[in-house]
Amino acid sequence: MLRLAVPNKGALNEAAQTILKEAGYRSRKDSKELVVVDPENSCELFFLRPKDIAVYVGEGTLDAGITGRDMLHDSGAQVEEIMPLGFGASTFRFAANPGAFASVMDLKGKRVATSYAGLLSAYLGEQGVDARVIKLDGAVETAIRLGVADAVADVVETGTTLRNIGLEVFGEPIATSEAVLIKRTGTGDSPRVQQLVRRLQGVLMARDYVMMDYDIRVERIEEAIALTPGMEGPTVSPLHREGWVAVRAMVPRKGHQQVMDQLWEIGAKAILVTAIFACRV
Ligand SMILES: Nc1ncnc2c1ncn2[C@@H]1O[C@H](COP(=O)(O)OP(=O)(O)OP(=O)(O)O)[C@@H](O)[C@H]1O
Ligand SMILES: O=P(O)(O)OC[C@H]1O[C@H](OP(=O)(O)OP(=O)(O)O)[C@H](O)[C@@H]1O
Ligand SMILES: [Mg+2]
Repeated sequence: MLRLAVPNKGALNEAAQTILKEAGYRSRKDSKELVVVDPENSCELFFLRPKDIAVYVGEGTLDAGITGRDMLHDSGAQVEEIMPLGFGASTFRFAANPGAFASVMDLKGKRVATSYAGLLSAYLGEQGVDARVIKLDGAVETAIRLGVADAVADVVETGTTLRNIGLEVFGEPIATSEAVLIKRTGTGDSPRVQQLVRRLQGVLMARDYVMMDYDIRVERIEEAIALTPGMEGPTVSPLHREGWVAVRAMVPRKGHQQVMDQLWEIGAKAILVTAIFACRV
């Protein structure tokens, strides 16, 4: 049985549920469902608070979990990353009133509010900056206006929250994050975890690639293959029309229109692009 932790709400919840659904796992019927049993996949999905997921996985209670890389580092739990999942990107940054500070070094002796005390303390320690960390649960940006902190360290995605309250980022980003699949440090992957990883890799691949089919004259085949090398090499099949072959290859979704232009220029015809629904690589 695979026991997997999934964020029950917040920024990672929806995308985590979508990727698992595309990987063939059962979805929950409503947001109040805390545990979903999925007998077809010998799996139990536990919907937990995003910040608690690393703790559960680190204790060995659950085999794997989806959380943010920043949360993994903040938790201090005995967990490691299995693979990035390509969503939930953010940076973790300092912010304060415009012009108040220029770099982390200016924070010596100051109060910094955050809901990621572990991550912040570790960074301040690395930088040799002795500042007071004020641990809050959320909406930390308001702490400056309310006089509880001189600066904040928080997740920034679009920057809208900071702009709305009149704060500006300063200094280097403390960390960059995205959603990741995690497991307890040092544990081998069980067959069920390996299967989950293969399925998730397949979903990411299906999102990133398209299938391209086209016909080309035999004498241009090497040029065509250079443009569409595929995974292990493209499939090349004979066409009924003499001197022509059909080619089929996976091509990165990004830039596929440029590849079509280049194929057209070397005489390819009937260039078709189709989405990949699922794949195993
Ligand atoms: N716009 C965003 N706002 C907040 N977190 C984001 C955003 N984009 C990505 N993330 C990532 O999502 C995770 C935070 O999720 P979430 O906000 O649900 O957690 P939380 O703040 O601890 O929970 P809650 O807000 O319910 O207390 C982090 O890994 C963070 O990097
Ligand atoms: O740069 P932005 O796109 O504005 O996103 C970043 C904001 O979103 C998060 O808050 P969240 O909604 O999780 O609320 P919280 O502070 O209560 O956790 C984060 O803590 C920032 O406040
Ligand atoms: Mg939050």
